[in-house]
Amino acid sequence: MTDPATADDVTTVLPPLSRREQRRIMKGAATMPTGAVAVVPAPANPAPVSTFDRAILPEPVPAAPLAELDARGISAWFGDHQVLDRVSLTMPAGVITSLIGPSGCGKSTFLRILNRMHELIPSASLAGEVLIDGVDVYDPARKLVDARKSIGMVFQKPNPFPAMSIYDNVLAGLKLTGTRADRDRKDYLVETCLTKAGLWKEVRDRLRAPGGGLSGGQQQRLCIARSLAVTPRVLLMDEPCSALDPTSTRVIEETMLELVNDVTIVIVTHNMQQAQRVSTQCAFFLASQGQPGHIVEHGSTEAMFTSPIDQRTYDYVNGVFG
Ligand SMILES: Nc1ncnc2c1ncn2[C@@H]1O[C@H](COP(=O)(O)OP(=O)(O)OP(=O)(O)O)[C@@H](O)[C@H]1O
Repeated sequence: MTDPATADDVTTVLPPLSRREQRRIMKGAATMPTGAVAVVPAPANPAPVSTFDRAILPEPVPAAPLAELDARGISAWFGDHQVLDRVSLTMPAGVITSLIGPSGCGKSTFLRILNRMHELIPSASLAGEVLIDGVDVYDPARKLVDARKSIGMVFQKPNPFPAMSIYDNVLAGLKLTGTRADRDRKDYLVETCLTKAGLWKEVRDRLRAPGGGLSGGQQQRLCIARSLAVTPRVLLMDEPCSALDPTSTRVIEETMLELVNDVTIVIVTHNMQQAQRVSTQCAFFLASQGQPGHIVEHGSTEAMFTSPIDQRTYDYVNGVFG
């Protein structure tokens, strides 16, 4: 599942931007720094024109409050093979946290534990706690579907339902979570979620076309829209751009930087430039010599890339090993 950045990846020529710079550029209030490839559109965003014929707009769905995710002492096993050892990490509300580290150190396993997908694997077990705003995600009294609803996930390979329409793909999560909505509400959700995922303008005239007919990058944004339809408080993204070209990657990154105002994001990435561009905080995972994975170091992305405390972090972020 590795996806190292390549020399011809246009994104590699971009210098890291501070979050304030990123936001200002996204809003068109600043320009890209010298030497950067300006791919962020600057014009003001006009309100999307709806293709739906409706006289009365439904009340906007209130955004779920931003949530902090807190993993405490997470250990994980597949059978008797331990793959994580007492990993603790706080993922603050409203920021993007990147999980970085070499292949096989347990990043994806950690991510799947955060929204209870690990337990779907028959041989899998775990120890520790995951709290969303202090509430235990693994509380036996809590329904599994509630955990998945509040902590959504986007996978490495875009996985829309290929024969299902774009419209129905966005709403697929509603059925799974037993959420009811009338026609106006559905229309509104489809438009809002596709807009947030940066896809509305490209698909608004073909909402009844199958999701499988979109490009890879569009499919990934459709999957993001599908995740957003159930108003998650946290969005987990497991190498969401590794199957995409640089342009689509950039669009997804822009989407993430917009979304983080509404939802806490945790991303697994092998692309160090991507981690620098999008995340505020980074955690470096490592599994040395057959040992289970653990966090060597975590902190602000800037500090992790410019002045890491641990030599292994320095070596990894500088490409000395991977
Ligand atoms: N379904 C599974 N059954 C058994 N072992 C598994 C399973 N999934 C992962 N593992 C093992 O768990 C360890 C951690 O894998 P994981 O995919 O979490 O690492 P990763 O850091 O995300 O790797 P990559 O960056 O390559 O995706 C590896 O040794 C892997 O072989």
